[in-house]
Amino acid sequence: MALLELRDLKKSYRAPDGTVQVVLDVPEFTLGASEQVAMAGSSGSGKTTLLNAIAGILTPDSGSIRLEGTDLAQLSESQRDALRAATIGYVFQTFNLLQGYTALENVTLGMAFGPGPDRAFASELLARLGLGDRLDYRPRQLSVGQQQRVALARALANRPRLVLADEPTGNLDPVRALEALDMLRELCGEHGAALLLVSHDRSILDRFERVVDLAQINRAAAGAVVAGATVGGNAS
Ligand SMILES: Nc1ncnc2c1ncn2[C@@H]1O[C@H](COP(=O)(O)OP(=O)(O)OP(=O)(O)O)[C@@H](O)[C@H]1O
Repeated sequence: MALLELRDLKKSYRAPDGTVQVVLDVPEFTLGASEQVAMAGSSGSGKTTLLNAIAGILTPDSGSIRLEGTDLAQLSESQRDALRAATIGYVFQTFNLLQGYTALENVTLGMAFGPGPDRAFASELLARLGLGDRLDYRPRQLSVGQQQRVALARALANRPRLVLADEPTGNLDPVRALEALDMLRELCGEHGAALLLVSHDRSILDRFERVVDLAQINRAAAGAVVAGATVGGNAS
């Protein structure tokens, strides 16, 4: 059984002028346990939309997303939240760190939704990422690269089986970007987590054995606009 299986996944948004833009129309995509895959796609091609749908943050219009065989559509919102906490670590494009909390607290707070706070493991992860002497620093007291590494530690804190990473190195200079990527891949490998990373940066994509071009698996790649059309439920 694949770790992640998408079938006939569709998502549209309603634009401010009322037209409907089909952003995702993905007949099939699968990811195996512990597999590391990069997904390429230009800006606006639907990468974040796809990751948010997989994470259960955004509800697709139709189709199925199976995580370890469980169809997210069959779950209530709270069940989806629980499954996400237990299964997925998410590195957001803009980090989403809590500014009022230290690096260590940013990592342990996320653990509250999983197996419970484990300061020792959180400290160990941060140390592995070169932040052992920055545990008590707040995000504003950290460089952008350090903030990014806190976000990586937070994504790994619950020992997820799937890490989703949205342009995780987009705010770093090329050298730091590759360093952070290598750390993320190494930690995922050690913890047996699969990695689905989206990027439009060729030097990042080239590090992966399997690179999937979103345009190749997405029939909506041309950004089909259905003038005046209405779509059920979730176009927003
Ligand atoms: N809530 C929304 N309402 C309407 N349109 C939206 C909404 N969210 C995203 N879109 C549109 O969907 C398309 C895909 O957006 P998405 O953020 O998934 O792209 P992306 O590939 O992650 O882009 P980037 O690489 O620039 O982050 C864009 O054209 C965007 O304008």
